Amino acid sequence: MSFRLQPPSPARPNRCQLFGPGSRTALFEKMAASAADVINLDLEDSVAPSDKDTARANVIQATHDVDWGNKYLSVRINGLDTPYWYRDVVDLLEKSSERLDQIMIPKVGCAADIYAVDALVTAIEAATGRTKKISFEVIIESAAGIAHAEEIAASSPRLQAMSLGAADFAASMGMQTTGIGGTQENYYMLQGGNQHWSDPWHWAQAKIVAAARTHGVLPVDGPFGDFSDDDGFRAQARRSAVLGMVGKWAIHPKQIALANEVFTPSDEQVSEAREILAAMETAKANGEGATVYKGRLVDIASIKQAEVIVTQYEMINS
Ligand SMILES: CC(C)(COP(=O)(O)OP(=O)(O)OC[C@H]1O[C@@H](n2cnc3c(N)ncnc32)[C@H](O)[C@@H]1OP(=O)(O)O)[C@@H](O)C(=O)NCCC(=O)NCCSC(=O)C[C@H](O)C(=O)O
Ligand SMILES: [Mg+2]
Repeated sequence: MSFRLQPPSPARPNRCQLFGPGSRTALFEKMAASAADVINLDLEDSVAPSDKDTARANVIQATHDVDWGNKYLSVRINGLDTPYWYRDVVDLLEKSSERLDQIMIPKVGCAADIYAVDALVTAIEAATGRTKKISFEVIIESAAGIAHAEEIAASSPRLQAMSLGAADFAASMGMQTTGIGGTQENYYMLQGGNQHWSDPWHWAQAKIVAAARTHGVLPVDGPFGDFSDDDGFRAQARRSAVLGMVGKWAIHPKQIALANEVFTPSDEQVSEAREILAAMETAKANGEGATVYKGRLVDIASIKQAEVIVTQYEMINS
């Protein structure tokens, strides 16, 4: 173990982030009543340029009027390459209620992007006397973003979560696909004449998980575009969960239950984790650092693995 211990990530459930355009106010109450842990009201790519001002005003009003319950409330601002983002930040910080928890910064390319937003947010918080410090989440969705994922993860104490945005990421990388996440027809190996599909998102996800975990940030899987494909969503989400991601976006309400199902440890996983912890307690009492559980090795590292599952389960159910 390094002398520097890995910092813990924020202890709040983040299994599903439900998105809705800031221009579709009719969705807000439905989003608030949903089973998503995080709500993302969007001012960016789901809002037409002609609707940007209206959407911003809608979202600010909704921080006052809508009962968001215990949801973590996040607003996605426009990218730093647009003329909209500074007004998004200024108006959100000056006019939103204290119910606003977080700002999502899209298309982040380097740590300085976060520095710029942090400087503006910090000044407005001080000037207006907002009592709740706004947190940040970022989307890694460009070649620059993935190249600089680690410095971005380290960029601000406000940063709580880092998502992969598969659509913009694919475009920025020049990937030959129009799919948003999931299996890509042409990404396969051939063996004995048989095709075996591989996962083109895997390396970027792994890089995001490592960067985020190093700096105590929650790694999150972004959108799965084909909301008629439940099995495809589930398969993508399961791969993300195994890699260490804590949740996934929903771009349609039918994806919420799927995300919650995958990112909530199952009763079987929790029972097995607790049995491993009990087996290691017995081993410790016998002066052993390793023992056998169901015919396989468990040792001190297994305690940490089991604790990931138990802690996640207890946090979700607390
Ligand atoms: C995708 C949608 C445009 C579909 O909307 P719609 O045609 O209204 O869907 P349905 O008729 O199937 O809706 C069924 C009922 O569910 C309600 N509904 C729909 N969407 C939502 C929602 N987001 N939250 C809550 N409730 C919702 C409908 O009102 C219907 O209700 P009822 O009539 O009472 O039965 C739409 O879902 C949508 O706009 N989704 C979000 C799009 C979005 O925010 N996109 C941005 C995130 S993804 C992205 O940006 C890419 C990323 O950055 C990257 O680069 O990868
Ligand atoms: Mg995007």
